[in-house]
Amino acid sequence: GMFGIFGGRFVAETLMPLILDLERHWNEVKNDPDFRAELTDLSTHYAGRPSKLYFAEGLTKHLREVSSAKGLGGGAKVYFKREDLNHTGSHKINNCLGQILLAKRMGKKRIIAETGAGQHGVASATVAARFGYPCVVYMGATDVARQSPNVFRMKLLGAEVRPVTAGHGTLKDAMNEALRDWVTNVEDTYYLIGTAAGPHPYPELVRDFQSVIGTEARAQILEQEGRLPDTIIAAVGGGSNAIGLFHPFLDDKDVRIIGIEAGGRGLDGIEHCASMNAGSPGVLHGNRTYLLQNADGQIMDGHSISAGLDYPGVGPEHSWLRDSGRVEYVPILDDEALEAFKLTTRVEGIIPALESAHAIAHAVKIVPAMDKDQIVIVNLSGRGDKDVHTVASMLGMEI
Ligand SMILES: Cc1ncc(COP(=O)(O)O)c(/C=N/[C@@H](Cc2c[nH]c3ccccc23)C(=O)O)c1O
Repeated sequence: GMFGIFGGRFVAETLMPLILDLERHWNEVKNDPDFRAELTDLSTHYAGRPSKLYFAEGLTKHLREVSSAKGLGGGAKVYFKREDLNHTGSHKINNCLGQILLAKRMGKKRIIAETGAGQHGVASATVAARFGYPCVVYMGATDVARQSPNVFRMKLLGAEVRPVTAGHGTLKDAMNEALRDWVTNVEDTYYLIGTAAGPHPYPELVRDFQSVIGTEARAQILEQEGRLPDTIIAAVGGGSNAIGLFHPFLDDKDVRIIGIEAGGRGLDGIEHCASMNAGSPGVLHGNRTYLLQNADGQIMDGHSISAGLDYPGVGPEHSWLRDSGRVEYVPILDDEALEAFKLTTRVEGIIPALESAHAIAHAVKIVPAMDKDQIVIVNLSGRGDKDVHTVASMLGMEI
């Protein structure tokens, strides 16, 4: 499974039989009508699909005012793809439903996962509860502190949350621990990876499960506007919500596709997670991809205000799309995301996840210079309930 020079399967020998077993089952199910029917049924009646394509009238009006204030007289129509309204509050459920059915088919007895924002952890704990599996979620200690509402949800759902204190205590460290657990429990354990990264076939199967986002959005915009969007935008942590929205549009050459990286406190320092803007190709977590490494090849910790983007790597398909030029990847700073978080809450009555706020922040930047009849779709990948404490303390608000 290669995406140009990216992707592949760089794993310890002990993991190979497991990965090959996963690949065999994945190749079986991906064209199995019964598997697809069961997944579609759960996506519909359990996760609540299709998610709405909502015309963000408040934000559109606001950006038109900004545009006229600049004497531009423009401002495109902004649509939100409402993955925040899925069961558990983000796009993560799409991937978890697909993978739990795979785990069941493989006869596994135990689920493990990694998480940073806690959204994938909650979605994993949710499908584990629904299908009766014990579930262990590895979560960096830093993220346990900043996404506490999700930690409670995971525990309520019956999952064991294992704080990871190694390194920076964020996603990279959590993923390292999950992989270690997997290697020591090869027989009974299914590793439910949370993004479109990792050794082949994970990037492909996660992209497959998430591409329902773009497939729906493409049909919905044609139905609601009678034509394709001019631009589609999504935040990129490991890259699953973004590749899910982008993949069905890749052959629509007139659709501009923009992935947003965590610019953190700026790319001139090391406090960011802009792997494709400021990184270089290397191997991490079983795949070759763009990542942040120092001169000695040590993987950097990185930084982002949002736990779900706080990862110094990226899924290999995005690395390939970057180098092919089909997708533009631009950084958005912590502060820009925070402003978009506040603006969206105020003008739309929607509290977005800080990760999603990065994508909205880029729309805020480019929409005023666009024409009124142009169309932009932003992936609202998740809701911001998990972030309210963090944002409140940053804004000096009393709870
Ligand atoms: C609401 C929301 N939007 C966007 C993202 C960005 O992730 P992606 O680019 O895959 O769409 C996340 C990440 N949430 C996961 C992120 C994650 C899980 N495992 C990972 C491995 C590597 C990188 C990121 C993750 C979490 O639970 O922390 C999220 O919770």
